[in-house]
Amino acid sequence: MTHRPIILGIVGDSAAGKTTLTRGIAQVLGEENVTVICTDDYHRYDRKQRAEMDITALNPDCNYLDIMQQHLTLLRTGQSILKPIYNHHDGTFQPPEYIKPNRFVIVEGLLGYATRGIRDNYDVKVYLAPPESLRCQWKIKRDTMKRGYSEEDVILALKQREPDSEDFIRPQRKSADVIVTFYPPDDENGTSLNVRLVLRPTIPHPDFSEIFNQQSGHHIDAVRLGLDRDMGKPVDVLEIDSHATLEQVNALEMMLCNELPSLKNFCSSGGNQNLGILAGTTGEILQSYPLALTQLLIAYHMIKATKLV
Ligand SMILES: Nc1ncnc2c1ncn2[C@@H]1O[C@H](COP(=O)(O)OP(=O)(O)O)[C@@H](O)[C@H]1O
Ligand SMILES: O=C(COP(=O)(O)O)[C@H](O)[C@H](O)COP(=O)(O)O
Repeated sequence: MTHRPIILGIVGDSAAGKTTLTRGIAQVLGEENVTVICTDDYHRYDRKQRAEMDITALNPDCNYLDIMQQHLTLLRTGQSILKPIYNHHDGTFQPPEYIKPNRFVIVEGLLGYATRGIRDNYDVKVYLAPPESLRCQWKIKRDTMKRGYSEEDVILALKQREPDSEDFIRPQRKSADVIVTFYPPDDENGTSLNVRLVLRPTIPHPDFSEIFNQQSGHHIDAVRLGLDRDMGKPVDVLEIDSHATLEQVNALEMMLCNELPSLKNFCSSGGNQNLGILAGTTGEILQSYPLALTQLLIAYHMIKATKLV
């Protein structure tokens, strides 16, 4: 029996960490089972036209959201699309490519939750919300190293885009099932980041209640589960600090893997070497447990969704 593809949305502002997060999730699900779509390909104008028109890529009017919606609906029903391609190196469009969806489709980009018609296509919706100061650092580093911009260009672009970030990007947070915030610890100068995961009751999350039982009552626990409100609505919040021990990480992994045995390969300490991978400042490879666990949790939701269709 064939099943329709499972669709994951990963939305966030430019350089919020969408590609980094996607990479590990695809590893868990198996690269050969995953189709990744970047919605930047649906920009309506190329870089030169946008500059002439004084419009940013973050503005819905600057994107073919109607075609994006049509394509997601086709992919969700297992049908192929002819997808445009936007080239980030020179800001132009290339000939379209034929895409046949695999078992899992990850749709990452700026405006993935902009309309109801687009939102209705996802099984799992993630929003990335790093502190703005961290995102700006990430964007400067990435765009100067990989996209050929000068630091001044990126700082100016960030300033020009801010009104559209506020009007069009950040409001999409309210549509997500999981909101992911990597943030620097207060007490360290190190580069490793903690993660705060807001878990909305819009999808059934794994049972983390054991964490409550293990909590010592001190706020310094490296893994914390609590209740909060996000945009006025009650949510669970799972926080994982960068200094969580391997033992704590394994215990969390087991809570996911006990429910979904197909994740087991990634839950042994030897199995998750590819998760949480980041390039350090000098290009060295680093592993972040908070990132690895975030990737595993999202993969958990994707596999769980296969059981519902
Ligand atoms: N979880 C993370 N921890 C540390 N650095 C990160 C993390 N996520 C992203 N980055 C940094 O930010 C840069 C931009 O991330 P990227 O995934 O390319 O963003 P996006 O796809 O949203 O534009 C990366 O090159 C990396 O240096
Ligand atoms: O904001 C983004 C999205 O990419 P990402 O989310 O990967 O940062 C890009 O800057 C625009 O797609 C095009 O702009 P440019 O003119 O810079 O190509």
